[in-house]
Amino acid sequence: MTLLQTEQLTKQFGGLTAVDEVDMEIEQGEGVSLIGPNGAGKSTLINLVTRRLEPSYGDVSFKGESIVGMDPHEVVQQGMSKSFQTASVFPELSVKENATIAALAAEHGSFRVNFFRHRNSYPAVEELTNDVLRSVGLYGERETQADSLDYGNKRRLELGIALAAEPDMLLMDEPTAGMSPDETQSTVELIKRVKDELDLTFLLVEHDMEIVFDISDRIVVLNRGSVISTGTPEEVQNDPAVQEAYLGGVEE
Ligand SMILES: Nc1ncnc2c1ncn2[C@@H]1O[C@H](COP(=O)(O)OP(=O)(O)OP(=O)(O)O)[C@@H](O)[C@H]1O
Repeated sequence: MTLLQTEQLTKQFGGLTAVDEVDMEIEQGEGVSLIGPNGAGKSTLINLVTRRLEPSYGDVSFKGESIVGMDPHEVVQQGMSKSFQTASVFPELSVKENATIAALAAEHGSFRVNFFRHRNSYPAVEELTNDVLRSVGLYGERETQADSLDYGNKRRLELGIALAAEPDMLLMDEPTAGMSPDETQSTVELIKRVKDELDLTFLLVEHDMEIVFDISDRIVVLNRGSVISTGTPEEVQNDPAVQEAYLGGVEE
C-alpha cells in the first residue's frame, strides 16, 4: 500500500524553484532516505509533506487522500509524526510523563486513546508508554527528569515521544546531528530495531552516507529541487547521475 505520494509537487520562493515537480511514493513498511547536496530542497520537501509550507502547485497524499489544505496538526492526527524536535519535550517532566502525554495526545489509528472520553483506558496508555520506553532503551530512566538526560538519551526520548503517538509514518530530519560517534551508532541501531519491531515506515533526511546506506531500503536523490535518482542503496551508489551531482569528486 502506498502511504505517501507526491505528484508534481513544487515550491517556488520568488524566482527560485526549491522543489521542482517531485513525484515520490513511499510504501507501507519502507525506510526511505532523502539525500542530495546542500540546497537541493530536502528540508523544503519535508516541510511541504508535513504542511509547514504551502506548495506552489502539485499534490501530497497520505493513505490515498490529499492532505493539501490540512493544518500540520491534522496531518499528525492522520498518522504522520516528525521526530527529533526538541520542542516536543517538556524538560521539567519525567521521561515517563513525557511519553504518557504523547500517548494521550494520539487520536488516530486503531488504538484510539482519548483521555477525556476513555479515562478507564489508562492501563492501556501505561502499557503503550512502557513498551515505547523499552523500545527506545529508556525504561530504566523513566523517573528521570527529561532535563537531566544526557544528549543521546534526550534524542532517544524525542524518538520515543514520536513513537508514542503510534505513527504510521515517521519523518526524521538529521536524527544524529550533533551526536558523538557512539551515540550515532546506537541511534542508528535503535532506528533499525524500532523499524523492524513496529514495521515502521520512515522518511529520513541525512547527510551521513554511511548511515544512509546502512539504514535505508530505498534512497531518493534530489538535486536542485528535482529527483535525479531513486533505488536501493546499491543502485543509487552506482548511478552515474548521482556520482556526478552528489558524490562528484570521490572517484578514486
Ligand atoms: N523560506 C525560504 N525563502 C527563500 N528561499 C528558501 C527558503 N527556504 C529554502 N530556500 C531556498 O530553497 C533551496 C532549497 O533549500 P532547502 O533548505 O530545502 O535545501 P536542503 O536540501 O534541505 O539543504 P541543506 O542540506 O543545506 O539543509 C535553497 O536554495 C534555499 O536557499
